[in-house]
Amino acid sequence: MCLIDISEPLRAGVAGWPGDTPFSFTLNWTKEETGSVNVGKVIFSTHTGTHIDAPFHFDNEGQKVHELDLSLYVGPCRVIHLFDLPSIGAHDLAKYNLAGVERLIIRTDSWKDRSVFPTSFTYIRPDLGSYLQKQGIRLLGLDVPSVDLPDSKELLGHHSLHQHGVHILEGTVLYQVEEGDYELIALPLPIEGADGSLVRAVLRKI
Ligand SMILES: Nc1ccccc1C(=O)C[C@H](N)C(=O)O
Ligand SMILES: [Zn+2]
Ligand SMILES: [Zn+2]
Repeated sequence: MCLIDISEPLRAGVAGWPGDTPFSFTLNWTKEETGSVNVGKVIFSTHTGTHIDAPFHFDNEGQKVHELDLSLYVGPCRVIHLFDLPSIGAHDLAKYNLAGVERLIIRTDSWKDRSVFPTSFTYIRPDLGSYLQKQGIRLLGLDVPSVDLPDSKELLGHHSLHQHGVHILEGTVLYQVEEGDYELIALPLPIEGADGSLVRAVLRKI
């Protein structure tokens, strides 16, 4: 069984959203202290590294993480390459036959240095949501920290996807991933009430 890990390693200093909670893992208790076991403690923003957005992230009425349909995050998935475009809209996908695809991951390679938060990256144009819905796509994954640019307040990309029933996976690591069909597993943690969750995302070639 050959799994391709497309998750960002979680360590102190992992590039996070500017101003958001820095990731930390510490040993809260050592084996010497407890006499039996090491016990860790993690602190993280729900949007650290490779993560999914629940609609509640950008819509107060939207679903929270524990309300999401897990079948979104497990199953067949198409990976395509669209390198170095400033943005992606319906026009950019017209050349692909996405019939039968429910989960689409786009490798943009637009986040060049994963050790720092990017100043710009490929974002999603507002006409993409309805196009993906027409193709039957329910999950869109990208190798960038957001589907909208960091200074956006309207979040047109997020809302366009959400209005058309397309869920969002952000921050995947795809440098080694070729175009093709895979099985995706990227399950959120069952954090009640949450707006997003880290995931361990893997692909398996099919
Ligand atoms: N942590 C944040 C703090 C403030 C504003 C945005 C973020 C995000 O993480 C955005 C994001 N990853 C997104 O879902 O587009
Ligand atoms: Zn997010
Ligand atoms: Zn997002």
